[in-house]
Amino acid sequence: MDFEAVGKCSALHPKPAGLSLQYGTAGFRTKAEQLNHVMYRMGLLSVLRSKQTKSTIGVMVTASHNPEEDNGVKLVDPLGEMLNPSWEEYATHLANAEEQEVQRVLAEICQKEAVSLHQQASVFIGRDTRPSSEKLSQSVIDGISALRGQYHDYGLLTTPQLHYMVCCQNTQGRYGKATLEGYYNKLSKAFVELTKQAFNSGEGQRCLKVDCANGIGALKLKEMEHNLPRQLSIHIYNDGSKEKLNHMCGADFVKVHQKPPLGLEMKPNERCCSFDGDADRIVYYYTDAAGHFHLIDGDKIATLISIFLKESLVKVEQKLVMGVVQTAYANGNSTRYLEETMKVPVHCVKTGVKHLHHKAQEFDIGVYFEANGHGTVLFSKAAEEKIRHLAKEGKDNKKREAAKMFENTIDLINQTVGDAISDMLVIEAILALKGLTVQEWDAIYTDLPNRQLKVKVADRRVIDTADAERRAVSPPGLQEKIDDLVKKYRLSRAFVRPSGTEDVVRVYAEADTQENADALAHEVSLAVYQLAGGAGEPPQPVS
Ligand SMILES: CC(=O)N[C@H]1[C@@H](OP(=O)(O)O)O[C@H](CO)[C@@H](O)[C@@H]1O
Ligand SMILES: [Mg+2]
Repeated sequence: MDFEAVGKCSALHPKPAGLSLQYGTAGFRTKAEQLNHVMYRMGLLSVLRSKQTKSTIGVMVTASHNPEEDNGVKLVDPLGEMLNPSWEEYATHLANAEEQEVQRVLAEICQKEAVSLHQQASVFIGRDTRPSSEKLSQSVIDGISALRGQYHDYGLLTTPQLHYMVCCQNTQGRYGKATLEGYYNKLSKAFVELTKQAFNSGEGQRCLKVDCANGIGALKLKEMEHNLPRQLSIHIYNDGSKEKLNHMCGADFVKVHQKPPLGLEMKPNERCCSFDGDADRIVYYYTDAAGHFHLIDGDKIATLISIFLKESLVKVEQKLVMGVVQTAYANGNSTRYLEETMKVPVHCVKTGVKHLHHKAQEFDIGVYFEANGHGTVLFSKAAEEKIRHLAKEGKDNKKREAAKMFENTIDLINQTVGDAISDMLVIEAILALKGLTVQEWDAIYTDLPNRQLKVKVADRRVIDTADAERRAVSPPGLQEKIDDLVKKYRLSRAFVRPSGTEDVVRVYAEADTQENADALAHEVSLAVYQLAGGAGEPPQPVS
């Protein structure tokens, strides 16, 4: 292939000397000003991936819940999944190549992957509301154009909307129409159908306060709002008109700090939720009459959805295998509830959506959620066909109606990736149908008190883990120390792992009381600091 145009254009997107980045759990992420060359090169790579898969590939410019000054990019594979791991390696290699090597690296990838260069290439692009995103997505377009790929720039999109578009395009519309209107129509139609029964029963308005993290979620939710039944009254906060993206608000802030976001006033027992900066995560919460804050995280969302799906399966009298996939961050009591009370098999995998998604594909119905609120449900093709057939042809009226509800649930879920808007509508529908208040949902089980901390170390790669990140196999002595500390407390558990998105080691601990969870997390942090090359001041106790 003639990579000359690539070379010429590369010089306009120079790599800062000595900079080395990795395609991590969520693609590339760092300060926005360091990403111009990465964007250009991911434009190039997306063209090769598109030619190789003979499909449309997605490129999303976002740094999700990270500070507004950061940015990032990730590629979306043909069915809306995360990029294939072997291509993550190419992405890292290409991003870190010196300028004069770029053409050679491209040629190598083409050779290894037998990329047919005559094949057409098509790329979909989306971006979040960061001030840097527009210019960076232009660099992606420069890369695509240098290799003469076709592209469609959707402009502002939530991350899950881009995943959805890619899937629609590559399934020739079977998944839906690859337009924003198509997305809004599919979801709202399913929501209206699903909630008809509940909303027509004369119940008043259901209010929901939504913190949009000052991000893209606010724009897209506003666009969609008028398609939704008026019985669901959505109030948007942190819409980006005043404050900074993700600053003391959004799903990650609420989850990690276990407190309400700035900019959203809560009255007792009001149902509230928060999206993250690119609207692929959601958490719910409320304050009780005594002023206590209650967080309803991804684990409780997974539980609510699993209960509903299990009941739906009984109604349609289908024996489909359902499984729940979690990570080590899942609250111990959620796992216990799912396994012991609900008798649903639960699997623990490594942190990162791609691991959960992959595991969930093994079931007829795979429910997956990270504790932080990223998740969705996957239905096998066979399961989906069975339900759709029953909804259309079922002889028994009751069963057919139940199958129709099930079908609407399937259509309301964005199966490509976790989607705050879709998840919110699924949850609102379930609560309305089951007549549950937010307190009743919260009371399904009680979370074990827990604490997440970060420790700075010289090189976080010294920590190696096993058993879905629940045990540290290096540095020597660290796991033994954690085991000793855990023994001091009741109902306790703790683990450490290097973050895939930040230069820190993450510490997680849970125990019978908040004081004990805090103390255990602090003690484990000190062990990390001492045994894994802590940097700066030693960790301080949680105040
Ligand atoms: C504890 C935690 O919430 N970790 C997050 C965070 O990954 P880390 O590798 O922990 O930095 O960002 C990922 C991408 O958004 C998300 O998948 C994951 O769950
Ligand atoms: Mg996100």
